[in-house]
Amino acid sequence: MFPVINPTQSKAWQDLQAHYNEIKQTDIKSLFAQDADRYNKLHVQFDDILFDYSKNIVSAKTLELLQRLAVDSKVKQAIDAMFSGEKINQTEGRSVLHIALRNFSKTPIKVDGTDVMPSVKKVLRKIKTFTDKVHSGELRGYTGKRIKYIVNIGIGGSDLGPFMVTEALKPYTVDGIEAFFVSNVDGTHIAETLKKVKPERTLFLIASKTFTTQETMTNAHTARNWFLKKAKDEAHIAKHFVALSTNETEVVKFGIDKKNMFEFWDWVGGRYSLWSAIGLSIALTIGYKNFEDLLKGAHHTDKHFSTAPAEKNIPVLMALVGLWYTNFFGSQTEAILPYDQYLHRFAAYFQQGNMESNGKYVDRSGNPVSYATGPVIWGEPGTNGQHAFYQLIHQGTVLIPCDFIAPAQTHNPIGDHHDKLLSNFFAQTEALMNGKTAEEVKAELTKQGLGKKEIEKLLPFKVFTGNRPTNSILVKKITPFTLGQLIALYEHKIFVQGVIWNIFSFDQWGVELGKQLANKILPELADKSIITSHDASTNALINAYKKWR
Ligand SMILES: O=P(O)(O)OC[C@H]1O[C@@](O)(CO)[C@@H](O)[C@@H]1O
Repeated sequence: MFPVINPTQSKAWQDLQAHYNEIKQTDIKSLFAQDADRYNKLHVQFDDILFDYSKNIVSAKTLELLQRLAVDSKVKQAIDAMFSGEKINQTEGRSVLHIALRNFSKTPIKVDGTDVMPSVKKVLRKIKTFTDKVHSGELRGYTGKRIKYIVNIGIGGSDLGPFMVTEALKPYTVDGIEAFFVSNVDGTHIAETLKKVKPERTLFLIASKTFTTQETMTNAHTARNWFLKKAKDEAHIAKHFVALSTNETEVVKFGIDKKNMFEFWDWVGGRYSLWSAIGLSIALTIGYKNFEDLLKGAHHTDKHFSTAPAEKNIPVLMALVGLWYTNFFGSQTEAILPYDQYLHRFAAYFQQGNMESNGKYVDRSGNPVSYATGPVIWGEPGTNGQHAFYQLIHQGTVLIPCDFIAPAQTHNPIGDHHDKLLSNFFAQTEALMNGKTAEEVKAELTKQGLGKKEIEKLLPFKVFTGNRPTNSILVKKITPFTLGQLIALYEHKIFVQGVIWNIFSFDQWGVELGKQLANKILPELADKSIITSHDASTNALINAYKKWR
């Protein structure tokens, strides 16, 4: 049974509060000085992924108390509940089974007594067959030309995952295939995309779990009209539009034949759906075998997560260390900093994954929480971030725990680029930990020949406090398999934090109000009338828009 426990009532939480007062001024570098074996104790090697959490403000006692919090919060029981298909998404009455989408074990996974694996495998076979036929040229456009352009039309979980993955695995793109992702209802997005593709060679994937999302359906109809303007005959739609959805009724209503629908199920959360039919754009872009390797990597992490002992369980450690800063140091954001240009959408993906899961202020009993929950997730690839926001990370007044991620091997070995990239990757976490003392600054400025007065003036601005915590994740190479592993590590970190925060991580009621109000305002924009139905600001803004447009 999924536990319902207020974390602040656990003794571990109270002990952590006391421990925080002891350790909050401790220097990470002093922890290294006290224990030559610190790194060895505080890293986990997970095949080709090295997770180093030693540059954190944690002692052995901290970790013992955090692990005790996980036990008090019955994290293990919660993991078992999710994996067994229990309906842990209680406000929507659904199981949470993205792990079933990548379940390569022989273990059945049941929802309402029915093993879902035969249906999952049937859709995977359909994805493989379809993908292979598009790539072989067996499936062609209405003029007989091969499909070259894949346009995924979706938003949120129906966009961010496939886009992030196809960018991250760009080196694996199949010859002759170009993928595009349209998500925003801003006409610019689809207009700029349609300039780059030819109707007779384009396959549109209408990706929407509900098949009712305003942005996606608007873009889908625009794409359909654009296509028919050239193709004329509606019969050609069947060769150029497929649907990825749980909602067959709405798919058929749109005019896509249900044989061109790749289904998934309500126990797949949108932000956890890239492993499902939503991943068709991934398979079409990098090939089915690579898509399957992505799934296998995630499955490998699922096994690690459900079997590794807590002190060697990476998602549990990521979750506990993150929670330590959120709930005891008061940090409010977390930065994900991939030193890999192909991973440029990785942080954006987990903005939805993390913030839509744990951005909750009500606990599982329906009461407002008395503690912090989900952090703001942000980040950009290194080294670009160093020239944008690292000033604040190094010398700002807010604590920002950072995850630094880098591949040891690049897909583009040019000159000394990769060594330079990685030297920055290593240097930044070292600098954030060690900082630079006044004595070191003085020595440096003296060596540069500055006089005593000048040094005194500059000194305060050039000191780095250091002691700014980071995790380092070094991946041997970003491949479909290791990317699958990495994504799943973060998914399960989010799950563990939601369990301990005693919140429901798999619904997203917070996205509804804005949509409801937008649907009320939309008809008010249809004519030239002056609007007075809102507050003065909203009325004024709407009326200014109507005057200017
Ligand atoms: O896949 P769909 O049903 O079109 O939903 C798209 C996105 O919209 C949401 O904001 C829910 O409304 C995200 O949770 C979801 O991923």
